[in-house]
Amino acid sequence: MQITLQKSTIAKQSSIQITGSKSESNRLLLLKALYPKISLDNVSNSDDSNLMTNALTTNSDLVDINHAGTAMRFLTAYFSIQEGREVTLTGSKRMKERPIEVLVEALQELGADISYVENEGYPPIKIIGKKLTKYKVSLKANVSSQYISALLLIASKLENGLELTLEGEITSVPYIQMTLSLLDEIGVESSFNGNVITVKPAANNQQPKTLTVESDWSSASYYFSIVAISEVGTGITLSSYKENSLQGDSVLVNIYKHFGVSAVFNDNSSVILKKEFSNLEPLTLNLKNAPDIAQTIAVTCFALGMSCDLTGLHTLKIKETDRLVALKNEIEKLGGRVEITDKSLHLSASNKINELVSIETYHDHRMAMAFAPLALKAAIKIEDAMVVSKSYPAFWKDLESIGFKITK
Ligand SMILES: O=C(O)C1=C[C@@H](OP(=O)(O)O)[C@@H](O)[C@H](O)C1
Ligand SMILES: C=C(OP(=O)(O)O)C(=O)O
Repeated sequence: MQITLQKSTIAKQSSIQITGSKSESNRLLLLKALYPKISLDNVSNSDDSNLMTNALTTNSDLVDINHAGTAMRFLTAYFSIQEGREVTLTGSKRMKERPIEVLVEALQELGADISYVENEGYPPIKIIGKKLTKYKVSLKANVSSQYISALLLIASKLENGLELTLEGEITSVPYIQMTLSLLDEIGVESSFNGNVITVKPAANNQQPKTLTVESDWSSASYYFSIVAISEVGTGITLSSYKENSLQGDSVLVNIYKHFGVSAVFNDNSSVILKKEFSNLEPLTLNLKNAPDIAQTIAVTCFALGMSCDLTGLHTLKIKETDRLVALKNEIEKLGGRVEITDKSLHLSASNKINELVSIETYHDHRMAMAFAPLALKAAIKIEDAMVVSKSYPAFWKDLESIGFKITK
């Protein structure tokens, strides 16, 4: 479905409640399946988390996780240790192009029985669950941190725990730290020294525990962008967020200072964003620790007519779409100039935004959500708008609630 966002002005003050982080939820859902005494609050209502829940509760031997990268990677590890269970794990056309070899090889090295159903190195895969007896493995750490998190999530259920050696530059490190912190919250011990991570086997006396998932910081990024593009004085309150987040994308608080946006935490339950001043100085950033906010930031800069240099983007090519190419295509349709390499993006300063351009979203929720704030500057159309449900099903309803004018 294509929607049109009329040129909009938002309320001076508004508030939004976003549901739990999809990354934290998908980790905790898996941990809950391994440790049934855990209960969860504020779980993400995203498609990716619903798919994860269904995959963990079905008895079917065919599990389809559609576009959900974390579900694909985390469940590969999970089903590898479900002794006696045989599962084919598949996904969308794009999922079949997202590599999984690094994880499959590491699991095979530990003793797992996994084979490729179509193309070597890519989903779908067939997994026959087994007891894994080895405990040491090395893997490449610069392709996706999700492979590492997947192994860490099952590690405490292996007989002797796990010792992982990470080879090469480690990408998306905060997501690995998030995994280790969540393990710590349920009483699983681990250490991360240099390039070696160790996880101890689980103690037998796991206690009942309720964990509350913090709301999703990647989803919050679109409101940082909206406030940055709005007039000085505009404020949006977002809940439920805390100052010491497990989510690396909370670095938004520092990044958006550049755009004159302040973020003040209130009782560790909400954060108030406010546009304090305008600043159009060029922005230079390395986003290797926060790849999911690259699109948001590029579009904020384009909306404000600023130039930016974003680096550390090597993982963007294997996400829901090749996000570097998608950003270049769509910003250029709007009248901007973008140069990309395999790992960086340069946006030139510009002062014109073409009206009523139809933004293609390439089955990527973040393309739809990152471009939406542009409606504060010019009317814009978004193709396949329901793609947002991958991470944030209420996105369009929430935008309407703060004053965006959306027609079908
Ligand atoms: O572990 C996670 O929850 C995620 C890790 C990141 O992936 P990469 O490590 O592949 O960059 C991120 O882009 C993704 O949206 C979620
Ligand atoms: C890359 C993303 O998700 P995944 O890799 O889990 O599909 C994302 O949500 O931006």
